[in-house]
Amino acid sequence: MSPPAIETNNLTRQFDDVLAVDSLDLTVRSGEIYGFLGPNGAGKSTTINMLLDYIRPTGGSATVLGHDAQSEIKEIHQRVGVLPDDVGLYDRLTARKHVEFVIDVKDANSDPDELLERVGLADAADRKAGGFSKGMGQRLRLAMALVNDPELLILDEPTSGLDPNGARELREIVRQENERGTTVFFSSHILGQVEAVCDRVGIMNNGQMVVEDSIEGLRDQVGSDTQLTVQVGDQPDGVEAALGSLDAVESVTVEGSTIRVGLSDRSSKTSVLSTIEDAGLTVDDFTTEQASLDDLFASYTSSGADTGPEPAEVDA
Ligand SMILES: Nc1ncnc2c1ncn2[C@@H]1O[C@H](COP(=O)(O)OP(=O)(O)OP(=O)(O)O)[C@@H](O)[C@H]1O
Repeated sequence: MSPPAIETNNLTRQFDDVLAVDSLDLTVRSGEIYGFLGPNGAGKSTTINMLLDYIRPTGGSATVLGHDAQSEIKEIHQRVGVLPDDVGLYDRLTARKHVEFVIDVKDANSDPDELLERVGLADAADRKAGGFSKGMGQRLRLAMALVNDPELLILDEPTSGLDPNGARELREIVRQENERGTTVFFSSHILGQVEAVCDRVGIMNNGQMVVEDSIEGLRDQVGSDTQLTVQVGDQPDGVEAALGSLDAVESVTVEGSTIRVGLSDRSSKTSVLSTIEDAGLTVDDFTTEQASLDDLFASYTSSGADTGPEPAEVDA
């Protein structure tokens, strides 16, 4: 069996008084697309930089494709393709020249035209990068990362600044590369950017991994939780007990003439409304909100959050 594509043990980086990466244990399996998520400053780039020996850890260790990230960095650079965050292109060089440059540095025998074809830039091979749109620039960076047919692609915020179409096209190319057998480590600060393409995601906050799961597992965590907010005409005395006895009701709070009900099952909305009416109240208005993956991401990464959401707490 292949070794993990990436494995870190207690990987740590302290910058003066900032603990950028805090005892990180991360395993990326060979063949998967792993979404490395977290808000700005979470420690994603610092982690990536340690995997590539651009900066040294202050503690712990890492291997990439089974090679030690400090002592065997040559092997790693040979077998890994990197699309770095924010690396400039040369305005006056053509797309092909950019790719040829990397082929030369890596001493590879890749065909630049074939790589440009793979990222959809065959027609722009002889155009200068100075005239490229943001999306074309990212495709070109991806073509450069694909030189030497890497076993692992490390993409640091590859969709940043792209419009929704550009981001989708880039994800599509990433998926195709994965189908060719390449493991992909895809960092982003937006869950929606990786949701459609990743097998698993890990969410970082304040240098620590706060949750790691498949997208499906994250969806299960979100569940079908719904919050129903009901405005009633009168003071809703005594309705809490009646609502609390319904199976799907997880929480009830009353504030003035507003009743908020946390539901585990959206379809129980009508029984909540009829219970309120049975208690002699008139329903003036109601709204429902469904929890989304974005809410889950926010709950794990909002300032001060380090343990994720409280289970089944709605507006307590
Ligand atoms: N060279 C450095 N010197 C001092 N502090 C640093 C350095 N590099 C990163 N940091 C700090 O470490 C923390 C993690 O930064 P990092 O760039 O790894 O986060 P990130 O998750 O990649 O964020 P972004 O999405 O903004 O790129 C931040 O608080 C940052 O200010």
